[in-house]
Amino acid sequence: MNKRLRLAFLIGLVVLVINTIVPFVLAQRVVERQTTANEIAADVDQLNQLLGAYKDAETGQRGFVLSGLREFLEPYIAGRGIVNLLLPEIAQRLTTTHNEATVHTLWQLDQQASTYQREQIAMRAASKLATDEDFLRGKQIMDALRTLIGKQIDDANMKSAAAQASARDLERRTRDISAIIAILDMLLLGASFWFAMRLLRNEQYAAEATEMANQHLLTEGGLRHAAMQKLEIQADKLNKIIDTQTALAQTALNLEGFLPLVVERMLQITPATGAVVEMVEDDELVYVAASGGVAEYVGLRLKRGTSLSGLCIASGTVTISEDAYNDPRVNREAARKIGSAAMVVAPLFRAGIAVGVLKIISSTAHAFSEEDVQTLRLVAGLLGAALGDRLAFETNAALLEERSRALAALSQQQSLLRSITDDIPGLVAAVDNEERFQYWNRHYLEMLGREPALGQTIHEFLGDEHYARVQRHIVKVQTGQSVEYENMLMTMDGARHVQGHFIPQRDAQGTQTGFCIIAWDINALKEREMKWQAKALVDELTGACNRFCFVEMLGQVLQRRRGAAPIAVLYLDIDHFKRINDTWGHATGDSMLKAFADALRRALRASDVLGRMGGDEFCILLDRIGPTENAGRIAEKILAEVSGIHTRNHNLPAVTTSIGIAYIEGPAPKAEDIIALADAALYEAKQGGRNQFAMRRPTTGPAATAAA
Ligand SMILES: Nc1nc2c(ncn2[C@@H]2O[C@H](COP(=O)(O)OP(=O)(O)OP(=O)(O)O)[C@@H](O)[C@H]2O)c(=O)[nH]1
Repeated sequence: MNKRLRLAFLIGLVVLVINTIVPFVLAQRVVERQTTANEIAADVDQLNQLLGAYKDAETGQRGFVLSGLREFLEPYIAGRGIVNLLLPEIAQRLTTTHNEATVHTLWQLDQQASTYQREQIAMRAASKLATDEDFLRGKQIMDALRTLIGKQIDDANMKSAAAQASARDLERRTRDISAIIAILDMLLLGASFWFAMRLLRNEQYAAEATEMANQHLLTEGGLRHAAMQKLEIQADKLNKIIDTQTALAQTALNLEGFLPLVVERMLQITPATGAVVEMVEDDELVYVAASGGVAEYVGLRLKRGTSLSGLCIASGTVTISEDAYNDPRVNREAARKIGSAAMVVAPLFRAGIAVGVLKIISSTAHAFSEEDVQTLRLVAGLLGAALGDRLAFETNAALLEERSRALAALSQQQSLLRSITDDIPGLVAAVDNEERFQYWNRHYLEMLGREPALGQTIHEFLGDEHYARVQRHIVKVQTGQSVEYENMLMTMDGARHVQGHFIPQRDAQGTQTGFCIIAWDINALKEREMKWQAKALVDELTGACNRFCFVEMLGQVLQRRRGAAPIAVLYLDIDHFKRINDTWGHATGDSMLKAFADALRRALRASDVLGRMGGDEFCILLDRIGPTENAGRIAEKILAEVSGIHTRNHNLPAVTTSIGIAYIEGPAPKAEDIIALADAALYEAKQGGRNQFAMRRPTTGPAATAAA
């Protein structure tokens, strides 16, 4: 069964149940309450009758009335325990009579009695009262009973009235509920009816929709079949286009090869009777490839402005002329000449510029469909892409050639650089900003017996000790400054002097990319220089300082001299040296000069400076000499040593010397003036007879002369 119908049935069933059972139950309850009220009213009536009878009865008849009263009261006594109420009242009344013993007995019994016994006692008391001739007492008791029972009656009456009111209320509510149920009934029935109608209508709609769907499916089926056929045709066309693309690829971008191929293929995939590729040349369009009815016109030139093709190029969109003979945009004369009654022209783009057109023509007007236009557009796109590829190919080829040239040039430059740097008799290397070797020449291997690895750092290559010696130069070059330095380098031939240059390297934008290292061996140069330096300062014959050196050293001593520390400069000359030369020969003269210098050295401290001023003249600088006596003592020592030359070397004649002393204490004159002062003192010593010394002070003139 339909789900909705089942629901409607269920709702109806619920309505029926409510409609039947609820009023029934309510009516039952109304009847029950009315019955209870009627019963209570009947009881009350009977009691009233009994009480009235008792009141009106003769003494002899009262027992009969009370017995009826007892019967009436029994269900109340049993059910509601009225004896419990009556008994104390009855006992109270009885105490006023003379039958006290009976009352006492009754009272005691009452204390211990069960409910049943109390009933019995009450009955007996009532019977006794009934036989009592004292009407007044009986009347009093009956009044009391009436009061008590009347209260019960009042309660019963109230309850009866309440029950009746409740019954009426219930009756009214039942009516109300019935009315509501009836309304609900109607509503539900209406809803069920509406629902059922709705269901029916929906089913009708469903049937109609099914019918329509079926109809639609039938139509669609037909359409789909037609569409499939159309798709098959399009697929066939696309296959041919793909074939064309493949063929284009196979022509290896040969323009002369693929343009004829395209125009031929257009005849197969469209109803065209001719196809042509026209390319722009200045203000003309040239037929570069043609097929079908226009095949013979290859090479034809037409003015761009007067043709549909020109319009197509200008607009950059596919342009269609369905009836070319009557189309004002078309060069009608030319159209008639080539038999083109309808034509579609698509632009050919190369690098975004329309450079030509692909055109299909037909000898009949309105020959081309929208699909044909689409096909033309596709092939034109293909052709444009091929033209672009051709362009890209040509560009790539040019770039490749350029790159090859650049690479060749680079390679040439590199070999040139290699040959140049390898020929340089020194170390040449390039490092990046992280001090990693990028390039080095073969002299690393030749000179050091090892070479860096690509990417190895200078630190790694040189080791800690050597790196520490060049680190400050590296720091400097990394700030962009060229650095020149001299250093000792451990080579295959031992430690050698090298002169190094660090030169910053920059890229085209001027950013530093690292630095270049050039270092060459200057060991020989250095040694020569040292030799020259030595020669320049030292007298070769005697090993003493030359004059220049002595003056320099005297100048330095004067410069660093503090306070008035005395110094002395001694000027010495071998006495009659000329005679030695003349007598013993020049060689002996030289030997004498050497022996003389040695004798002087023996008389001096290591810190004293000995200089040969020229010929047989020598100077001695005594720094921190102390008092003048010290200078005199040294002079005497010298005189003694010189006189011992012959004793030491018998090949040399005995000689003496004269000594001039310049003693400086306090402010000192210039070096040359001090020497002149000493020379002046020497003159004095010579004048004094030789083999002695004379001393002078700057300010005092001749200070002292002493003979040996
Ligand atoms: N053998 C030798 N003789 C030299 C050299 N240089 C200078 N002489 C000579 O030393 C001599 C110096 O003589 P003087 O100092 O002028 O005179 P002297 O003979 O020493 O006499 P006095 O100085 O007055 O005692 C000259 O004959 C120079 O030719 C040298 O390097 N070797």
